Amino acid sequence: MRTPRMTVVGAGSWGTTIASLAARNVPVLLWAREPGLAERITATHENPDYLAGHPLHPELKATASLAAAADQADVVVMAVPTHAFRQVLAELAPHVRPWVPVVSAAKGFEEGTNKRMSEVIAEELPGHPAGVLSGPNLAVEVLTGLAAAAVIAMPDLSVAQRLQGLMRTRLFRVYTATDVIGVEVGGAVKNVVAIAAGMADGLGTGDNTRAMVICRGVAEMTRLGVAMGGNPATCAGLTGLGDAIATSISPLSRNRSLGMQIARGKTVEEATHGSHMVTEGVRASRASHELAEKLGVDAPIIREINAVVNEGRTPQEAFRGLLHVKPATESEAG
Ligand SMILES: NC(=O)C1=CN([C@@H]2O[C@H](COP(=O)(O)OP(=O)(O)OC[C@H]3O[C@@H](n4cnc5c(N)ncnc54)[C@H](OP(=O)(O)O)[C@@H]3O)[C@@H](O)[C@H]2O)C=CC1
Ligand SMILES: O=C(CO)COP(=O)(O)O
Repeated sequence: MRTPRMTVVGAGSWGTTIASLAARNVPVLLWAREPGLAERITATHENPDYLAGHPLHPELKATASLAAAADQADVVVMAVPTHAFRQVLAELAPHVRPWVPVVSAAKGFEEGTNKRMSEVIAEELPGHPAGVLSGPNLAVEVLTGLAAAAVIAMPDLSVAQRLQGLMRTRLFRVYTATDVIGVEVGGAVKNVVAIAAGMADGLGTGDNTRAMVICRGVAEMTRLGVAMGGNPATCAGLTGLGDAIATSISPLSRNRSLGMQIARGKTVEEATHGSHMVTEGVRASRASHELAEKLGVDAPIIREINAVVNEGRTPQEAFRGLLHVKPATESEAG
């Protein structure tokens, strides 16, 4: 049997990192939107736009042709942000061979529909196994070889096990799971939690506050995940609590950084202006809030963060709003 080939779609920080890592195991083709960037990656083994100064695997090749990227793929990993996910997938779809698994590496819901990315995959590529790769995986840390772990969740465990072998390296441990919903909800909501934690840091609160924000944020994530059909244990693992911790404490996190800047008086537009990088938590707060409302899930942190980033509430007002949470037992509290 020939070695399976992987295609990674999206040459931002995370797509480039996954592609470089997997290139140790199998032939990988990385799709970049800009032909110039694709040529640079293939020729110089570096992505100057997103990961300057970090050498990539010498065997990694890139292309700007979606047809070429999809044509030979035995697995497709989608690493474009949620706002571009469906459109890129629709363009890719005619070129993907039947039954090839498609894995989302994005963290968020689709704007407008609030669908999970694996649902978008199922709609655009019906019949293909659709799943998700997620975890506490700040791209630069993973690329530079600092030990990390992720979860690949597919509805069929045997497919997840096959993909696990393509992605894992000595320092990047990949676990398998079948709870696609729980993993996807965790990846989206942790971005909202990270904005909240950054906001708390920016307001000058302490480590106790940060721990409270993370734990209560994960409680909201868990309630929402369960209401959507996920397993509560998933939210306590790498892709829920684990990622909420990494993103809420790391200076590398764009979501945490956004929260800090808002707390220091910037608007979302001012805080993100000039950055070509994606901050998924802005869209994820609106979607998570709408999903929580629709499903009758108590989610005060998500509600307040959405009010700040999408509706003009100030961080101080949001903080005061959270002080009015009703007394309750820890397991039922908002
Ligand atoms: N960075 C990280 O540490 C991690 C990120 N993630 C998730 O991965 C996803 C991608 O994030 P990340 O790689 O960090 O993002 P970056 O901001 O680093 O890069 C964004 C990528 O998406 C491409 N892109 C943006 N808009 C479009 C569009 N309309 N059509 C086609 N391509 C587009 C960009 O192409 P171009 O350069 O041409 O604009 C670029 O390749 C997000 O959902 C994120 O939450 C998950 C784990 C870790
Ligand atoms: O998802 C991530 C780490 O797991 C990246 O987080 P940011 O998008 O906040 O940088």
